[in-house]
Parts: sequence; C-alpha cells; structure tokens
Amino acid sequence: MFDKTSWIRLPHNVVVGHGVLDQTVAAVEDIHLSGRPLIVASPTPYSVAGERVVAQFEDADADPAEVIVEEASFEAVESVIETARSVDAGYLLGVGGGKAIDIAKMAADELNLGFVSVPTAASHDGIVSGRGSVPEGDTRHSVASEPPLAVVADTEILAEAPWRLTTAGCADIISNYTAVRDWQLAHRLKNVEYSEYAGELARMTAEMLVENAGSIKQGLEESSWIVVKALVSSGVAMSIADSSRPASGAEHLFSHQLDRIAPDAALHGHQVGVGSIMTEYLHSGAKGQWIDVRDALASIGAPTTADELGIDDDTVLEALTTAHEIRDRYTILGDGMSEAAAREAATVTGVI
Ligand SMILES: NC(=O)C1=CN([C@@H]2O[C@H](COP(=O)(O)OP(=O)(O)OC[C@H]3O[C@@H](n4cnc5c(N)ncnc54)[C@H](OP(=O)(O)O)[C@@H]3O)[C@@H](O)[C@H]2O)C=CC1
Ligand SMILES: O=C(CO)COP(=O)(O)O
Ligand SMILES: [Zn+2]
Repeated sequence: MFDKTSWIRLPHNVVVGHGVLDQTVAAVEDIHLSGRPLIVASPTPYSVAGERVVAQFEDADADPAEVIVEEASFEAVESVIETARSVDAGYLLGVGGGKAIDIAKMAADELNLGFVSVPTAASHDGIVSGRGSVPEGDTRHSVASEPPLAVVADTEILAEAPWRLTTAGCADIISNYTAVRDWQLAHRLKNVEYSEYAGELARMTAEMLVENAGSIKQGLEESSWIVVKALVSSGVAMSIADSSRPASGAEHLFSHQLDRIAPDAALHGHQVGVGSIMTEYLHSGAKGQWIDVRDALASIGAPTTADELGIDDDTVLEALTTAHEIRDRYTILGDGMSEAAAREAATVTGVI
C-alpha cells in the first residue's frame, strides 16, 4: 500500500528588491496577518531597518511593539516569548542577520504565531528556511521551526551590509554541492530518504551562483539580488525535503564543530565554505572538483584557508576528526577520520 505523506511549508510572499522594506506592512496585510506586530531585532539591524519597520506599522495604526536581542541563546528566545505574551503580539517579525531572525522564528514556533523574516544581511539560507539554530549545550545545528509566512529582503539594505556577510551567504550556497553529495551517499549506504527535487534544486542553486560569480561584486546591488534569490531557493529545497539535508552535509558538521572549539572565529558561511573544499576532496579525490569549489569561493572573496578563517591548523584537524559526532547524519566523514587522513585532506587542498 502507498503510505507516503509530505507536508511542504513555504512562505506565501517573498518580496525582494530595491526599497521593498517600505512594503513590509503591505506584505503582511496581503497574507491577512492580524493583531499586534512584535518586531524582534538585534542592535545594528534595528538602526539599519528595524526603526523604519516600526514607523511603518505606526503609520498604519498597527500599534507595533519591539524587542532588542543581543545574542543567539535560548534565554533570548525565552525573553522574546515573554515579551510577546506581555504585549499580546499577533505575529512576530525578525529583523536582522541569522541571530535575530532565528530567535524570532523559534519564539513564533513556540507561541504558535505567524513569523515574518526581514533580513538585513544575506549571510546564510536560514533567513528563508523553516529551520532555527540557537546553540544549546553541545547542540549547534538547526532544528525544525516555524518557516516565515513572508520574507521581505530589501537589496538596498543588503548591499550596504558589510561585504563579508554577503560572501558568507555565497559560501553557504556553494556548500550545497557537497551537502547534496553527502545526502546521496547516505541514501545509497544507509537508505536515508532522498528527494530528487530538493537535491536537484539545491545543487542547481549552487551551480547558478557559481556561474554568476563574476557578477557578484562588492558595491553592486545586483549581487545582493543574485545571492538572496539563491538563499530563497536553498530554503525552499530544505522545505521540500523537510530537512536541512539539501544544504547541510559534512561541511556543516565541520563548521558546527568549529563553533564549539573556536566560538565566533568566523562566520557560518565562511566556515562551511572551507569545509566544503575538504569534503569535496574526500568525495572526488586529489584531482577532483574541490579545485572548482575553492576557486569559486576565492573569486567572490570568501576564505579558502584556515589562516583566512582566523583559526590554526590543529583546530582544523580537531574539527575534521570529531565532526561526525555532531549529530546523527551520515556523510563522507563516515564514523570518523583519522588524524593522518584529516591532515592529508587539509594539506592537499591548501586549507592548512
Ligand atoms: N536557521 C538556520 O538554518 C541557520 C542559522 N544560523 C544562525 O545564524 C546566526 C549567524 O547569522 P549571521 O547573520 O552570520 O549573524 P548575526 O545575526 O549575528 O549578524 C552578524 C553581524 O552582522 C551585523 N549586521 C547584520 N545586518 C547588518 C547590516 N545590514 N549592517 C551592518 N551590520 C549588520 C550584526 O549586528 P548585531 O551584532 O547588532 O546583531 C552582527 O554583528 C547564528 O546564530 C547561527 O546559529 C546559521 C546558519 C543557518
Ligand atoms: O546552515 C544550514 C543550511 O545551510 C542549516 O544546516 P544545519 O541543520 O546543519 O544547521
Ligand atoms: Zn548553512
């Protein structure tokens, strides 16, 4: 008997372009969100975009409330939940990078309220996905959460954000290559369920970004357009798969392990990019496509070495040899790399 079911949750409105921040109220009204909006922002995004969003809701007589979050933690999620209850919020808007967006997303999930994502940085694909990531104990990877009902991505704001945030978003997309390879491997070896649609979409998104790498330049608003479109596409792939598998394989395990060993050393996207160079080498060998991955990262100005990430060689080796312990997700790392093999991979690829 056929007994498969699938529940794909996607945003209703994805509004991307120059000046679209001014359409936030329209994007929200269009999907009939009601009640009091609670704007959740971290400090810089609040001054870059949050104030304007609050003013827009005030002009629309929507009585907005606001809360500033400083760090990605469960305490911050709890405090947003408390604020939302005390102001009787009808829905939440996350305005910022991954930190503010994930806190708002996870609080909305807990409160069973609608969530709207207003990214001020195109730094990774969590800005569109139904995945939330806040470190808790040893857990660093994302968990299923409330997907945004609407995304409002103003390319004017994204283009003015520090360039490294955009190159991190590019690297997060490029890492889809190895994520999909790992997913296919897990399918063949461990019978993990694989979705051709989600896998192809994630892989194609990486390919399109690499093909357009020449147009991704600092100061060009069109670059933010290309990157945010790719981030949306990657988020959709995760929604189709109902898992982060299409966009997260061994390179993400490496990055999550770095977050534990060397907290705040580098941006998420930059770490997964360097991880991807090495895991592509593990998939395809010394003459394989790791060179293309490295060159694509280098061409957009993302780090390709431990030095550029700001970490030392031993940290790379420790993260590589222990990354498989991060979660129950089969990848090319199998049940763990020996130190000698890790050193070989990191050396041949020029990471250390
Ligand atoms: N849900 C998911 O699938 C994923 C979630 N994540 C999570 O996302 C977080 C990392 O996201 P990331 O965006 O890198 O980090 P942040 O949200 O911390 O943003 C990075 C920095 O950029 C600043 N910033 C943001 N927008 C602008 C802007 N327009 N102009 C100037 N500065 C700006 C922030 O300011 P300020 O300090 O004021 O906030 C912060 O200092 C982590 O918590 C990670 O766990 C990562 C990957 C995937
Ligand atoms: O960063 C992500 C996809 O790019 C989310 O992946 P994780 O589930 O590994 O946190
Ligand atoms: Zn990622």
